[in-house]
Amino acid sequence: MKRFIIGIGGVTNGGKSTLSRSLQGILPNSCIISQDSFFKDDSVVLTDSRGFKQYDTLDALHMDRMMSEICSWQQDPQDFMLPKAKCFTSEGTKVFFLIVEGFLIFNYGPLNMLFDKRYFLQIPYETCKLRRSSRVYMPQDPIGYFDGHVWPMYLKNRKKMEDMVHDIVFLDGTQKREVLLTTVYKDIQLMLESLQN
Ligand SMILES: Nc1ncnc2c1ncn2[C@@H]1O[C@H](COP(=O)(O)OP(=O)(O)O)[C@@H](O)[C@H]1O
Ligand SMILES: O=C(O)c1ccc[n+]([C@@H]2O[C@H](COP(=O)([O-])O)[C@@H](O)[C@H]2O)c1
Repeated sequence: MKRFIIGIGGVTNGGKSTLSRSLQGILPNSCIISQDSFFKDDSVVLTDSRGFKQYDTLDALHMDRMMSEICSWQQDPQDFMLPKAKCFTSEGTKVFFLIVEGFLIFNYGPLNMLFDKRYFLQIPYETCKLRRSSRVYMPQDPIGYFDGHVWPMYLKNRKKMEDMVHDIVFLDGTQKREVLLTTVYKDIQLMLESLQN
């Protein structure tokens, strides 16, 4: 049995969930774990002096719980996926993929070290602000949140990530969805081929 963990990171609204879902549709024996599912309850997320909840930090996430879920997949990917799911084999070997997607997946060392491939979706400030404005979070973004918290934290977290991690494939999230999917899919195929040689 072979197991691969693919990281789809990137800025908020960069297209991580969209790309991950499409990838899951074409990668055999694959499933997704989303960092968004591990936000702490609003009542325990810190607030700054301007009243902005500090959501865009690792402290706002139950990373321990996320790591446990990834560990369950590592222990038994078939069971994790769907106990009765049909398993595809490649040259007699079962190959399983875990797609981990989220905005801070490469900033958390213990998680970052698990990835076989790392992709990072980036989009310009204006595109990001526009996409974010049509998305509803719980709790909703207060007025000024994007410029006061989200974007400055993105720049800060990205700098830390780039200081720590060097083998990231950066993707232009303004490209068409199909182009992004093909790029990533081909790159994963190349990785698999290089491992066979
Ligand atoms: N390649 C793309 N081009 C244009 N819009 C996109 C693209 N990928 C995603 N979107 C749109 O951008 C928004 C955020 O996408 P989503 O995948 O939820 O981002 P993320 O998971 O990174 O926050 C959604 O409205 C989605 O339909
Ligand atoms: O999902 C939640 O509980 C939640 C609550 C408040 C805010 N968020 C926002 O979720 C963003 C990260 O998710 P995403 O999908 O936009 O990359 C981050 O920018 C947070 O500000 C998310």
